Amino acid sequence: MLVTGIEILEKAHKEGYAVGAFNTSNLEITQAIVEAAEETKSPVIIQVSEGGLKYAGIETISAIVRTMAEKASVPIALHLDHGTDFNTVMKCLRNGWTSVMMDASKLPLEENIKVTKTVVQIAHGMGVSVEAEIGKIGGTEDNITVDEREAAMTDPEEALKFAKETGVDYLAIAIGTAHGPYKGEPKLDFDRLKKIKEMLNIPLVLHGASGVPEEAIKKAVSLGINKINIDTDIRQAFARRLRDLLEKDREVYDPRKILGPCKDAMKEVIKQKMILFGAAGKA
Ligand SMILES: O=C(COP(=O)(O)O)N(O)CCCCO
Ligand code: NA
Ligand SMILES: [Zn+2]
Repeated sequence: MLVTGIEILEKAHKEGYAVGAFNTSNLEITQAIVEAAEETKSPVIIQVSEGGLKYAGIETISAIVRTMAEKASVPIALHLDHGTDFNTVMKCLRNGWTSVMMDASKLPLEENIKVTKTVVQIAHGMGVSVEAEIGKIGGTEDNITVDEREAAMTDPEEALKFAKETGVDYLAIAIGTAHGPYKGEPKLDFDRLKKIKEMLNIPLVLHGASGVPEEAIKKAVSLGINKINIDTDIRQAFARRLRDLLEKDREVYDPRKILGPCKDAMKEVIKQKMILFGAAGKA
């Protein structure tokens, strides 16, 4: 069934597990996520980035996700990932999103607070929950130095002020992860996470979780992470299976015979994440 993000994350926060938030931009990725959730009986957040909206079309990807979510036997939220443009957030609200991220993390704190507070008021008026970001979760391609990454990490005092003044439902924090594949191993600042959770006591979000070792994921969940964003690992599972399939079969030409197995490969990766995060069986 289609539900709001906070309905899924409030329970995860109370019971101490995390829910996967997986990016989609087409039919097959959406199928992989929904089938993985059904087979592991996990609640799940299906999210679309601004790039995904452009690729699929906002009405089209909304129709695909909402139709499959409404038919599913597990709770599913439709979430806007990294909504940096206010009008895009508004368009998603109009197109049936049940959770939105207003990502104004690149703005100075006061401006981030101002725009996030406005989005919270509008979204809550429509029964939709809101994620925001404090601190900077860059991409691994950003060639920033280690102490610059340190400086970009979320300050607990700022996070508390931000959560209180905006009324945001869940908060993405920067504790050492980055979008995209890692070159080395990411070092997560668990003390910082623990402090933020104790001070804010709301669901927290980990971005850039592809490529983070399983032990680090488990520790982050034990310390209060409740939404975990995964995109790169799914993309890589798709590409691996596609290359392997086409190398082995030079004759195949039916998209269903090519995309179907790729969907299954993505589904297996997603199922493992749901089990690792502790969401399996929680639906
Ligand atoms: O935090 C994440 C997931 O990051 P990743 O899967 O790259 O570790 N996302 O918000 C997904 C979109 C970012 C580009 O992949
Ligand atoms: Na990553
Ligand atoms: Zn992200």
